[in-house]
Amino acid sequence: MPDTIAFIGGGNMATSLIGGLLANGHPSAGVAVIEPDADKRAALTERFGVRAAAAPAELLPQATIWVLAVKPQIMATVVGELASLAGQVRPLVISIAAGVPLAALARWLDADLPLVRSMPNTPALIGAGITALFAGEHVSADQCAAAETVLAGAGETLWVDREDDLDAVTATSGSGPAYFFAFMEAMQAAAEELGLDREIATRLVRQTALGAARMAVESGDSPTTLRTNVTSPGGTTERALTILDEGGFDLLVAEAMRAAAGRSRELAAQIADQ
Ligand SMILES: NC(=O)C1=CN([C@@H]2O[C@H](COP(=O)(O)OP(=O)(O)OC[C@H]3O[C@@H](n4cnc5c(N)ncnc54)[C@H](OP(=O)(O)O)[C@@H]3O)[C@@H](O)[C@H]2O)C=CC1
Ligand SMILES: O=C(O)[C@@H]1CCC=N1
Repeated sequence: MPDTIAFIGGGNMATSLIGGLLANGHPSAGVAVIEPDADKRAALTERFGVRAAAAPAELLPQATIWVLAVKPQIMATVVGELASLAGQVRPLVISIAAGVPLAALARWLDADLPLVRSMPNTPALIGAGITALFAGEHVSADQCAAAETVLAGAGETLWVDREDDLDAVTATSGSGPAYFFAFMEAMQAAAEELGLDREIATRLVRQTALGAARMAVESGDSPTTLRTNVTSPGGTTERALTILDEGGFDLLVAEAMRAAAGRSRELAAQIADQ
């Protein structure tokens, strides 16, 4: 009998994770969602056939795994309201929230509950995500395996030994898809400016992103080698990369990622006062 997994928060990320879970064979009857928005509940039920309710008491008592998928800023309030139910049910609790430390969850819930902090990303929806996990001290080996199973449908999983690493993970893979999409948006706009039709520009950029990503994953070559292979001496790519270099591309990427990791730490600091 598979675990019943309840998502608290039925937004973008929960939708992606549920999609991955079901695609991996978890039965829809074994997934529940607590979500205040009626339209979102209806959409989740229609799309995935999962049960959804506004009131936690309707679905959480039957769930052995709770996935906390609300915004970090409201986590204290949401979790505080679940504390007494969590004390009775004693689920494995998995948080996917950016910048919410396990110590805060333990304070709001019950210090002895098994708590796992994780950082997935949106490609989870198509099973192409990656999730980093960190286990709190009351998590058994079986519970680690269960947490991994919940997130395995979303793609690859890995464990980090230090909770602090999750700030860097968030800046890398959690937020990372948005960096690639932003690059694609910029390339599409530039291709149109160069005179291409929107449809042609979109197709060229999309397939180029897919092809480059697949080569990076499948060829066994490093991004540096792959980049060098495209760059003929004195050619077009070299001219383009010079512009990126002169514009401080590497420094800008590093600064952006530092800012994301800093925001993750800042959220944790704000939470420390709650
Ligand atoms: N988006 C991403 O790429 C990633 C997000 N995360 C983390 O995932 C978490 C969720 O993010 P995301 O899915 O993007 O955010 P969303 O806003 O899309 O989802 C959060 C959902 O929680 C609902 N909600 C609000 N109050 C409650 C409540 N009391 N009980 C249950 N549900 C409630 C919201 O409803 P309503 O809108 O009606 O308020 C909303 O549907 C965040 O903590 C984020 O840090 C982690 C990795 C990647
Ligand atoms: O932007 C955010 O805060 C969340 C966490 C990682 C991706 N999205």
